[in-house]
Amino acid sequence: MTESTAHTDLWPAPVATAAVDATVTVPGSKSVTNRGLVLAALAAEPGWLRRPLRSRDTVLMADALRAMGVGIEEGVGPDGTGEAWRVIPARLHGPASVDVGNAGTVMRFLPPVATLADGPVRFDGDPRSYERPLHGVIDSLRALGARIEDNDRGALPLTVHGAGALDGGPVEIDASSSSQFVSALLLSGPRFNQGVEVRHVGAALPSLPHIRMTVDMLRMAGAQVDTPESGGEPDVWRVSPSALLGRDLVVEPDLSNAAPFLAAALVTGGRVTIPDWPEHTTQPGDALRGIFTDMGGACELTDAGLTFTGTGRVTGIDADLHEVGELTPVIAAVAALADSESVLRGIAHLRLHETDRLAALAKEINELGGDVTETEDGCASAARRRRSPTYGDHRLATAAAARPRSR
Ligand SMILES: O=C(O)C1=C[C@@H](OP(=O)(O)O)[C@@H](O)[C@H](O)C1
Ligand SMILES: C=C(OP(=O)(O)O)C(=O)O
Repeated sequence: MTESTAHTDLWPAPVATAAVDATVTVPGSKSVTNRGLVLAALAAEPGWLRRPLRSRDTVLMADALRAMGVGIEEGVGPDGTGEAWRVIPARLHGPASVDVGNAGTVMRFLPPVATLADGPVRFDGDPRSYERPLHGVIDSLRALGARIEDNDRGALPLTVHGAGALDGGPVEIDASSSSQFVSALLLSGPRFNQGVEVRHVGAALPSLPHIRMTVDMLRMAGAQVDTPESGGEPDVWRVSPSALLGRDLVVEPDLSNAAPFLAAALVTGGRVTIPDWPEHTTQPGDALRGIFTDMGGACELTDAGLTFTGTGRVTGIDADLHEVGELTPVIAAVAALADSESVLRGIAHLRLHETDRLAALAKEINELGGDVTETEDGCASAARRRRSPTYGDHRLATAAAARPRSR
């Protein structure tokens, strides 16, 4: 999808006339695919990524790594089943140009990789990418020995003058605006001469499951990582210098992208099964099981996958989504159909995502008849209106009857 079509392509939202009953296979995780690509590109030997997500963000990541010399062949896997990408690491080089689009993972995970290239790597992207925070990555890399030209903006566009290696070592970073600053430094950390020790200083870090995902995937690739959870200091992550293994990685389904299908079961009183739902995962989407159960459904994890059943009655929730912010859009939409009020908290940083997600959700849901108010750190959604807004006036009732269901 190009940036212009992303804003102009309209498609008719499906309408359920009865309770849904479906099995929906969701595509691979974007976060796992893009971490997998980076780790495979930095490995000492070739590797495979099976069932990768093919999306704008992942294609941009693959193209960017190719521009720096990495071989990425798209095809079917070693056993002939399903899509698989072969990643063949190579000595990284500039000059290269990277289009980050509006992908947080590309704009944040790749500048550290570019410090390991021989030569300049220029980063540019969609207009919105210039507004998304990147200072944490730029300042940290400079403190670790990198040369970066950014016209003192602390944002895109920028050029990383790769020197083929980076000293690395300890660095302090305020990652309260995005957990991706921490993930970015950790992912390339094994390839820095002294590894890296990242100390977060500042307000609470969002999206901790995504940092756990980074740590888990680094460990699977053979890196040694010390974390607050493994007995280290709070808010400090340490990666030792080491070679990385080439892995044969099967990408989990994107559980956050299961949200609209689980929501369909919840609001229509139907049933949806998502195959291959992992028993253990670092994906934040796993939290949907608890959140949508609190909102009135029930779920069961079996060999067939996750089966979620709704009753058609939706209960409002008061939830702190700081750790699982990317689930907010669907939860907010479901909350607009609830019998009681909802408050979604801890998600001020969503104003800095692909768009200002809090403003966009309030505007779009309210245009469809909801009652959402932005708060300082999230949004509040009133209970669903039981009747059309007819003001007790029969002529307004005729207007409401003719209103479009959606745009
Ligand atoms: O590292 C990742 O893959 C992500 C981290 C989170 O970013 P923030 O910490 O910026 O919210 C999340 O919201 C985003 O959808 C994906
Ligand atoms: C915020 C997201 O993506 P990113 O920050 O990686 O662009 C997302 O996918 O919800």
